[in-house]
Amino acid sequence: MMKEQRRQAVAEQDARAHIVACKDKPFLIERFIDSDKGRGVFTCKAIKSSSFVIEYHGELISRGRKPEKSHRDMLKGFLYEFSWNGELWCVDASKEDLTLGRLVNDDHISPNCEMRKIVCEGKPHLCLFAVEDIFPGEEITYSYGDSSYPWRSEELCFGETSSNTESQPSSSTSNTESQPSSSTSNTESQPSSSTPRKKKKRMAADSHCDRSSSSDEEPAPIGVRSQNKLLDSSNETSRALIPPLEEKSCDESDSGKGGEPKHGKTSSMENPPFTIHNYCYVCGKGMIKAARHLKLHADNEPDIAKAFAFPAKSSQRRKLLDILRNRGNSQHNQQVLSSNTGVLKVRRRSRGDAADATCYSRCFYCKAMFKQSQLWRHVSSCAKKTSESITSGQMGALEDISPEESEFKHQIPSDVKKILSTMKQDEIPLVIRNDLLLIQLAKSLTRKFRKDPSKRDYIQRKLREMGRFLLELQKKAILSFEDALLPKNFFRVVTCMKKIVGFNDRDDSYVKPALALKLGNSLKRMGNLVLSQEKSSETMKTSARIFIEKCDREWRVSQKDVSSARGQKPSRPSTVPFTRDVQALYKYMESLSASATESLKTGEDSQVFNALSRVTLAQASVFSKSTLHVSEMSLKAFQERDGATQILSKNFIRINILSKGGQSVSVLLTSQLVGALTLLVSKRLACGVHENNPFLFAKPDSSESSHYHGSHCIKSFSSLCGAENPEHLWSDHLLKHIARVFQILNLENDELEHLSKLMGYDIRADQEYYRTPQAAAELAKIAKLLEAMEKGPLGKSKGKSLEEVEIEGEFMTLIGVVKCKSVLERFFFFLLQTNWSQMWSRAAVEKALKRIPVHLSRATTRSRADGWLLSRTLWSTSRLGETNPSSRRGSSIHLKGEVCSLRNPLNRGPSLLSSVGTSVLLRNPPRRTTETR
Ligand SMILES: C[S@@+](CC[C@H](N)C(=O)[O-])C[C@H]1O[C@@H](n2cnc3c(N)ncnc32)[C@H](O)[C@@H]1O
Repeated sequence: MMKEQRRQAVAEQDARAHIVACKDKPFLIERFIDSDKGRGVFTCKAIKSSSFVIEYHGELISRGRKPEKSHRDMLKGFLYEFSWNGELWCVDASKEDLTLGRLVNDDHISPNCEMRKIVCEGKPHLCLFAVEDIFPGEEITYSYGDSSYPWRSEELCFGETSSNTESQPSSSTSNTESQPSSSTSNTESQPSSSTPRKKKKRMAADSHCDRSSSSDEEPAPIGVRSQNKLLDSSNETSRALIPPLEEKSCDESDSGKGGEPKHGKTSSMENPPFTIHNYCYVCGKGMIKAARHLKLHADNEPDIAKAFAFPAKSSQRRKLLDILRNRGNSQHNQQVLSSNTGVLKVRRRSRGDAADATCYSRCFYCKAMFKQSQLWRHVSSCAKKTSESITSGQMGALEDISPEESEFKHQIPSDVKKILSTMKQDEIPLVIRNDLLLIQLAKSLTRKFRKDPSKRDYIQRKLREMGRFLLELQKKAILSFEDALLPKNFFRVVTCMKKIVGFNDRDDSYVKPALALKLGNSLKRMGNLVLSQEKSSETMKTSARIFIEKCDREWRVSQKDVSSARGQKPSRPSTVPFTRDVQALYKYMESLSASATESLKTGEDSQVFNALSRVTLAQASVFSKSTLHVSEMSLKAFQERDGATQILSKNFIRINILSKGGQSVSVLLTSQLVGALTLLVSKRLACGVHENNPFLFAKPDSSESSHYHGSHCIKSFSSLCGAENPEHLWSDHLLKHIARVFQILNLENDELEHLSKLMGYDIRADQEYYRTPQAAAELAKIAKLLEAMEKGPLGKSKGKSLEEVEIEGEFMTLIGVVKCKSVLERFFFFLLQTNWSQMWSRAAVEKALKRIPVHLSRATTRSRADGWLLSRTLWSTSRLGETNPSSRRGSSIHLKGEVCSLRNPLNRGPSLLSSVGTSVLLRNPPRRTTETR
């Protein structure tokens, strides 16, 4: 009971955090389902029962005491009416505001969420909370209420005509749920007990696939080779079905043949006939009306009974029956393939399609046969694919696929399985484990790095890269890497590679040049694997040989491009975050940490453990030189910290850890972080962390080598905290920001030294970087001057000294060309002296220096690039301390506050050192003086 209340409190806290941030959870996605239902919201991650899921965000309208239209009218227009404080209110979500809550669809039979009202900052907000565990891939749904919405009685039948004999749905669906308005008003913070909950597996975006099977399809069995059989070169039967390499392409055969085939069975694989039969997986019979036939087996077959337990014509029944029908057809097709007689059942046959078996392949998810040119479209939205990703959940898809559905299951060695199961469970691991060559590549990599467990990440990355590549290839009807090695496919493979690496035909440039090389190398490696295996067929070996030669000849051209593209790759602009964004992140993490700590103290819950572990890691990472080192910090290093720790101030503790390269790396922790970590350590086993896991930030319910990554945690909290530019809060940007804050602090020599010790940096080498307020102030002025030169009159301030220049106003005043020249000189000199120059090439700065004697205006107009660099630097500088985002919209440089904050840095107390730390830096932005307002 207590536990449930705590869960609810955490969920409500989570809801409030999201309401304030006005952000949806990053793992929720919008997906088009079909033309009836439109879009829906799906989750890519598991959601625990009673967790906050999403806000139904929109405009809050008070209706006073006057009831409005019927609910039906209300919801049609995205309006949700509810009562609060004795008055009627309405959330109008009709405006497309890019939030997802407004797209959640109705499910009155077994919704996985319910709507509750959360009061935040004195206003009611409508939030959906999970009423059951929701699995990755499931659609988020809730019941819209009792009205008889048209879609609830809509006739949706599974591959059947309207004359089928299934029982009709009663028009008055027995719905025990309360109306949204009453449910929200009555059940504030209480899950509705009246919600009927049936445990079921829903399939993401599946109706697209279902519909296709009942409408566009003209079902027909046809002699065809199986995609997966094609991959299994050791299978003699299937090899007999593989067309030779020189065989005509699908398109050619399409145009060559096209007559209407006959019904019936054939022993020939050529020119097979059509049929409209589906096959029963229980008795193997072919029949026209699958549902009617399957019902005969309902008493003995639990799966069929389960399907018929849903109301007639409901989408749930339709989906389950479709899966069962596919099961029968797939069984039938396997028989045809192994006996080399009979006809295969294919889907999506349209009139005029050629009856050439070689043009059909099998979807490795649902096993239905499709014309190759249409298969990729089907694969991208296959219901079975998404349901498999759903069922895969935490344990990995492999565990959930029945042996007959994963043809290569028996061939996947345990170490590869382990790697696949700890991978992010999206469609990529599924694609990998269904590709023979990719599994062989995984095998060879795991064998190669058997003795080095640290290479696991590398292997996972490599496999994901190739999995993603395969998904792209499948869109071009290349369904496996064995297909990719066929010489006739080389051009298409290169086209897909170019797409993935962002190749630009116009200037032959790559966005990801290194990836192009890696993909080419992995493909060659696969080719070599085919060559080295005795069981590979001669045809395959020939293909692999030709492919490797082609790769050496033609991928090398790409390699040349890659090398030249490397030099051209534009350097990423350096942008520091707004102080208020940093504050938002800090505050968000602080409040999350406090509530998670409270919850974890009173119980053991892996979800709460997960939250506290991630937030603690993110907090420790933001102030550390290397997030990677913090992420990989060992439990031992933390537990034995007393020996290696120096309490440098009453607030901070430094732990020295050894990096992989053997260097000593410092991790700075506040006492609050140490408290959170001590709690995490005491609860780790109870919350499901593997007992042999050596990492301090270990993941619960995962393998012994898993741990969280600081940079990922920072990224995710940045997007949740409501920051205006979350991407600027990612760790590398944050480090730059901290460096600039030190710059503002204008540290003295001994302070710098202390700081350097504290953080493990060698600050002496970069003193200027940490202590250049004066120079930065001059930079700011110069930028304004340059802007004034480009945009407006400079004459106003002629004769004034640099000190007299006012930085406020439309344009800056000028101090005279001669003076300005010397200032510019100093500026460029400064660039060369300090780390600022690292943002640009030294050559560019030297080139600019040479131009100084030239008249200033000429200098800027002649060198646009240098002018750009200049303003970029100053733009970065000037953003520091800025609290009003609107002020930067009009101009590229916001100067006044900046310069003033540089001139009047933080009030430095007697003990600067104790105030140098995350809390001070992030909580207190540089204070504005009256001068700046
Ligand atoms: C709040 S919107 C939900 C988002 C909507 N699907 C879209 O694409 O914009 C409500 C509308 O979605 C559709 N809808 C919601 N649930 C549905 C369901 N179970 N079946 C069919 N359509 C549904 C109805 O058209 C309804 O008017």
